[in-house]
Parts: sequence; C-alpha cells; structure tokens
Amino acid sequence: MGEALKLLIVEDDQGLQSQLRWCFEGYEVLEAKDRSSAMAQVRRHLPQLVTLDLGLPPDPANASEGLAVLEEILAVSPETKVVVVTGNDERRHALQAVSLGAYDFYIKPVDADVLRLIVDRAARLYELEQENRQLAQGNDSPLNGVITMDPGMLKVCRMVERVAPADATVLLLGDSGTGKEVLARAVHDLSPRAKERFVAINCAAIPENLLESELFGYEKGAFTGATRQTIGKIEHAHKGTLFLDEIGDLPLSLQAKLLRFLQERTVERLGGRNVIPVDIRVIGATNQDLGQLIRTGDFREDLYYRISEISIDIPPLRDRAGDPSLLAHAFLDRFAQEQRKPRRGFSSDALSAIEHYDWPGNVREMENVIRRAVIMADGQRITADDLGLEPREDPEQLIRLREARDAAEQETIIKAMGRTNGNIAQAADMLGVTRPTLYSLLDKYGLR
Ligand SMILES: Nc1ncnc2c1ncn2[C@@H]1O[C@H](COP(=O)(O)OP(=O)(O)OP(=O)(O)O)[C@@H](O)[C@H]1O
Repeated sequence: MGEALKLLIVEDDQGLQSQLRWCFEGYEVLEAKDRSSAMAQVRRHLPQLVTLDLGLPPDPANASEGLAVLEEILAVSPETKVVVVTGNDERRHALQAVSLGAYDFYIKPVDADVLRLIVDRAARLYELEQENRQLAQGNDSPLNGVITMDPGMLKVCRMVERVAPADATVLLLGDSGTGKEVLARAVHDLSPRAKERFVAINCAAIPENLLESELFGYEKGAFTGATRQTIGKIEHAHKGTLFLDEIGDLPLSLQAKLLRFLQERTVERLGGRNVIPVDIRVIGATNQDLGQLIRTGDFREDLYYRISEISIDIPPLRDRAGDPSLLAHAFLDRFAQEQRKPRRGFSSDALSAIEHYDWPGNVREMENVIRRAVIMADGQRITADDLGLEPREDPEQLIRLREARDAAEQETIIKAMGRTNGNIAQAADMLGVTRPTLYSLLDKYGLR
C-alpha cells in the first residue's frame, strides 16, 4: 500500500463535519467550512478526493458558492475526484455539478456507509487513472532503451523507426558508448524479424583466425580441435538480425568473405562443402572513420557500400542538449533501486559538473560513473566529488534563476497582501503556505 489518499471534506455544518470525519478511516482527512478555507487546503495538499457540500456560506440555501468552489478546485487540480453533497430538493444542482466535472453526487440526508462507498469508488478510479498516466509517460520514451530529449538524437530515433521495417543494411556510426547496440536492437525489435534472433558479434574482440569460424561455423575435423560440427553466428541469426559491432576492425580477408556472403546470401562452413542459404538482415556499427580506412586501404569500398545502404550518425553525448542530466537522473533512480539505496538527488555542483564534462566514454561512461557514486556516496546528495568530476558552479545561471524566482515570489506575496488588505491569515491561505512561512517571507523581502 502506498501513502493514504487525502480526502478533503468541505462542510459548513460542524456536527455533520465531525460525523463524516469518523467514517473515512484509512484516508488522510482534511476539513474546510467555506470557500477560502477549502481552496487553501486544496492548494496546500492537492487532495485526491473531495466531498463538497454545495450549500456553503455566505448563501447556504443556494448552490452558487458550492459550484464556484467546484470549478475552482478542478481548475487547480483537474485530477481530483469531487463528490458533491446536496439537499433533497436540489437535484438539478447536483446534475449541474456533474456536468461541470464533479465525479458524482450524493443527496442528503447523509448515510455514512453509502457516502463511503461512493468515495471508495472515486478513489479506485483516481488510482487507475494515475496508473494510466504513469504508463503513458513510460511509453513516451522515443525508442525502447533510449533516453533522450536532444533534437539530434530524436531525429536518429525517428530514422531508426523509418528504416526498421525495410530489410536494408544499416550502418550505425558513433563514438564508443553512444548507444549503437541499443539502436541496433531497436531496429531489430521494430522490424518484421522481431520475433527471431538478434545475434551480436564484436569484430574487434575476437582474434582473426577465430573470428572466421565464429562467423561462418565449421564442420567436424575442419581443423585441430574442431571436434564437432558448429554453426556460425551468420547461420545462427537465420531469419533474424546479425549485428556486426566494430565492423571497421574486420580483417581484410574476412571483409572479402563477408562481401561474398552479402552478395550471395549463402555460407559455407569451414571444412564443409555444402552451400547453405541464410536469410538475415545485417546491421553494422563502428566508431572508426571508414572513409579514412578506405583511403588507407584498410577497408573495402565495395563492402562499405553493401553495408551502408542506410547510414545513421549518432551524436556524442557532449553534443546532446540536456541529455547528460536527464540520463544522470534516470541512472541514479535505476541504480538506487538496484542497490536498494535510498533515492538521493544531485547537489547543484554535481549537476553543473555533469553538464560541463566532456563524456569521452559517452553513455556507458555515465552509467559507470553514476553506478559507482550510488554505491560509494553516503551523503544526503551526490556531489561532484562523489562522481569524481571537477566541481563546477555556474554562478551566472544560478543567480539569474534565483533572481527570477525571488522576483516572482515577491510580486505574488504583494498581490495576496493587497487582496486581503494585509490580513496575514487570509493571505497565507490564499498563497497555500502557513502563517509562519508567510511571516518569514515578508521579512525576507522587507515587506512587513
Ligand atoms: N540514450 C540512451 N538511454 C539510455 N541508455 C543508453 C542510451 N544510450 C546508451 N545507453 C546505455 O549505455 C551503454 C552503452 O550503450 P551501447 O553498448 O549501445 O553503446 P555502443 O555505442 O554500442 O558502445 P561500443 O561502441 O563501445 O560498443 C549500454 O548499457 C546502453 O544500455
């Protein structure tokens, strides 16, 4: 169970107020007796649920004040479920309230059990809607596994979506750790091959002589140690997708073999005589400058054209606007949860350092830095020092923001004081703060 939902009871009849209070065990009950106290409670607590007596002072015989409160509540907190309570002869007001957005109505005299039932149902609906909102936010991510808000990176995501359904070869170009494998998987997942295998092989990590048998497989006895028939990655990916990471590191001899495969779409296992047709989509990735490798004769131009029917440039993390802190927060949450550590935030020098650091290792480096900090740091907030980054203040930006905030705060307080003719209690209610807070704000701005 999460936290108790907040229920605000707006009722001017003191007796009824305390009677209702007792029948809502399990909720955090708040009370108000008129429009201004109701709105103060709404602003301060944003209750998920409200029961609202439509007959409020100054005109309890009429529903106008109650309906005005309803509209004001829904303007401040549109998700709040409001149940209006009204007298027996005021059905039409109840209907009017529902048409204004109230969740339901209830006609007096009050039967606590029935009212509780209605409120419980409203609570269930609120929670369901909340869950849906969260799900919808989750689905907002541009591509599965990709966190970004940078326009350049979003373009990359759109491009992945567009090329995925086709069978064209895709070449992903980007520095190490920029998410090439994540994007290759996204291409596969969005393609008609999604239900088949995604087979990845890192061409730089395997010595040349092994790489050939890894890719093409071998028959029993093909070489010393080949004790049984083994199929290669290409065949293994049949009907699915083969991801050739670090394709720029593929030795020239294998480049020729790969090119032949791409032209003929068949493989022969090492030491074998059979020609085996294989249906795969190929995605390549590299952080090397293939143009340069072609010029120096280290990469075949004809292979380059085969594998780059579509080529996608992935920007480095330092060029993605806003992404460093967005990713940092996402990783902080993820690792805190994994390590069962309390959720902490970043200090402002940490965020500034994150924004200014160059991130040569890109997203992978960010992941490592945050993971380590979550394990090692023990303060309230994670600092630049915990991250092992140079602390940075961005004084100009901080001051501008603070100045803007102060100016807006001061103006709002002056307005509230003016409107209430200097009545501290009313002004505090209007602003949704406590009286002591308002006093200290008045002191801060010399308004007392
Ligand atoms: N935009 C992103 N949002 C969230 N996580 C990401 C993002 N980009 C990369 N990652 C994560 O960063 C790590 C590195 O990504 P990935 O392995 O795809 O990079 P790469 O470019 O293939 O690296 P390399 O060139 O070193 O093979 C992975 O753990 C991946 O999940």
